[in-house]
Amino acid sequence: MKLRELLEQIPYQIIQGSAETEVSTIAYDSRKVERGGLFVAISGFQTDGHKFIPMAVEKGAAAILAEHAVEGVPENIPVLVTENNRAALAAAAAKYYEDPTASMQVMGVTGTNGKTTTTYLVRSVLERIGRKTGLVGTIENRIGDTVIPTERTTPESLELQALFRRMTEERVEDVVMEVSSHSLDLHRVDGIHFDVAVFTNLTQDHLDYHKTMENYKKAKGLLFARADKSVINLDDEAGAYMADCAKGSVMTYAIDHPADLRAEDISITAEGTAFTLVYEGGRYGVRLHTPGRFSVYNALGAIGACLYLGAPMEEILAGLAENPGVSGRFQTIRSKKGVQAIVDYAHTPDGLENVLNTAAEFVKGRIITVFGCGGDRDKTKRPIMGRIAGERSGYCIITSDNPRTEDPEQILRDVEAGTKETGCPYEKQVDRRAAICRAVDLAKPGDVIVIAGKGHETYQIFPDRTIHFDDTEEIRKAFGEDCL
Ligand SMILES: CC(=O)N[C@H]1[C@@H](OP(=O)(O)OP(=O)(O)OC[C@H]2O[C@@H](n3ccc(=O)[nH]c3=O)[C@H](O)[C@@H]2O)O[C@H](CO)[C@@H](O)[C@@H]1O[C@H](C)C(=O)N[C@@H](C)C(=O)N[C@H](CCC(=O)O)C(=O)O
Ligand SMILES: Nc1ncnc2c1ncn2[C@@H]1O[C@H](COP(=O)(O)OP(=O)(O)OP(=O)(O)O)[C@@H](O)[C@H]1O
Ligand SMILES: N[C@H](CCC[C@H](N)C(=O)O)C(=O)O
Ligand SMILES: [Mg+2]
Repeated sequence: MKLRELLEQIPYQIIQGSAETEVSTIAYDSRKVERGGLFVAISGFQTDGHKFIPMAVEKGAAAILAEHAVEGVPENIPVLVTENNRAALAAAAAKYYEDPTASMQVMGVTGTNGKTTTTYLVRSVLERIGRKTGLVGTIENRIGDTVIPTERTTPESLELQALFRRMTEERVEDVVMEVSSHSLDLHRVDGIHFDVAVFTNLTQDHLDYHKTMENYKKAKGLLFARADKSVINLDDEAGAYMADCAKGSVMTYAIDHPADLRAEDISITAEGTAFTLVYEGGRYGVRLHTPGRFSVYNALGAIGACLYLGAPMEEILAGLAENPGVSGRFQTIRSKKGVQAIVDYAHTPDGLENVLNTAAEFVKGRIITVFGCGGDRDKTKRPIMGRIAGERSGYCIITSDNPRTEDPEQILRDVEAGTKETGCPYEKQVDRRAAICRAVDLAKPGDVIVIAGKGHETYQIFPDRTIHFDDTEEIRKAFGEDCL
């Protein structure tokens, strides 16, 4: 394809050469440049892609897209400049892969918590009505039943568009995807036509990246400014802002405020949740396999999205009732002696609060919470999560999450600062496996062990290595023969 065609949607300046040059592939990482390809140099947080232009040239790049004039590029290789190469990459990738999202219905979910869960709920309904569905998210990407492993919640634009292209080739009709705030801020999703956008909630996370909650909120708002239709949680303080950002029609949902979709008569048990949905004068019974008020919110958002995507109400309700729950989201493992363990991905203050409040609704004995915080992520959430756990547990075991490049013991101390204030008895155990075993030793019949933070993850990242680690495997091993 000609450079001119690839960059049709983006203003650029030609520094040398011609935009009529043909390029065969696109790469934003010099190590992946192919002969005849376009190298897009991105000024990053860790390093500057412009430094790798010589490497790209050496590997046979046919053209360079830069963010400022660069010297030393051989004359026969065109150099073009745009103001923002992440945005340019997204536009070029969409063009290169023939704009795949234009021919599918795309639903994007954003919010601090509940994105993964909402996508799986919507997918259950769409598959039930026979629509071939693509999924993009934290746990995995999927095309129908084919699983494609992923490293990130929302991949870079080039990988996303390639995935969408594969989806159109495999006749996917609808895509459900998580849209992280990073991806909105970093233009990863710029080339996507969103038919429906869902807002779950906005609470503290990712302040290492966004610095302020205001910036974080603005990043999320970008999705609604782009989508044709928006489904918005009005019980969340930021809901009104997202509705103001919305470009197209808005369907609202809430429990505590007037809204288009409302939940009443909520009943929560250890096995699940039931409520009455009130919508356009009708009342419908909804049943879910996950317990908790937060599950009601996720269901309301999913129902709104499904209605906008054209699913009939009875199929939506049947699809939600059928969904077995998502791996590592309030996943229950029981022991014969009557201890219930809950493996959950709560890794934010709000997520942890919701999960512990839900467990409190049915626990007969005490709650023993095993949790920690990830390294190289928002440090300010650590003592807050420590306090939330202390206030809601009978006993806390503070342990490692993914330490990444940080000192694990220091992360535990950061969390401890919050737990200590609450007066809740606690201990620190840096080894997560030992922490889970300790919780099982302490637990008596009727107790609930909440193991929070890693959910579906099957690894643990240390400064010097990544090991296999799976909370559900560990709790089963710790229960041993006692495991049901
Ligand atoms: C903070 C963040 O999102 N950073 C992303 C950003 O990295 P960066 O700007 O630091 O990149 P860099 O390392 O400085 O490199 C700059 C450029 O030089 C290039 N390069 C680099 C080395 C080389 O030899 N040659 C070369 O060309 C790189 O490919 C890049 O294009 O651009 C990179 C290229 O797309 C991303 O890989 C990287 O994601 C990193 C790995 C990351 O961890 N992101 C996380 C925080 C993230 O995005 N998380 C959200 C989850 C949130 C949630 O679920 O709530 C997500 O959507 O997954
Ligand atoms: N609507 C909600 N409100 C608050 N907490 C929630 C909600 N839904 C789920 N949670 C909590 O957040 C955790 C993560 O849920 P989920 O994976 O669906 O969120 P996510 O937004 O995809 O997270 P991530 O940003 O890591 O991808 C759950 O394990 C649960 O503890
Ligand atoms: N999407 C989140 C996931 C955090 C999961 C937790 N286990 C951790 O490693 O901090 C993030 O990347 O911040
Ligand atoms: Mg997710």
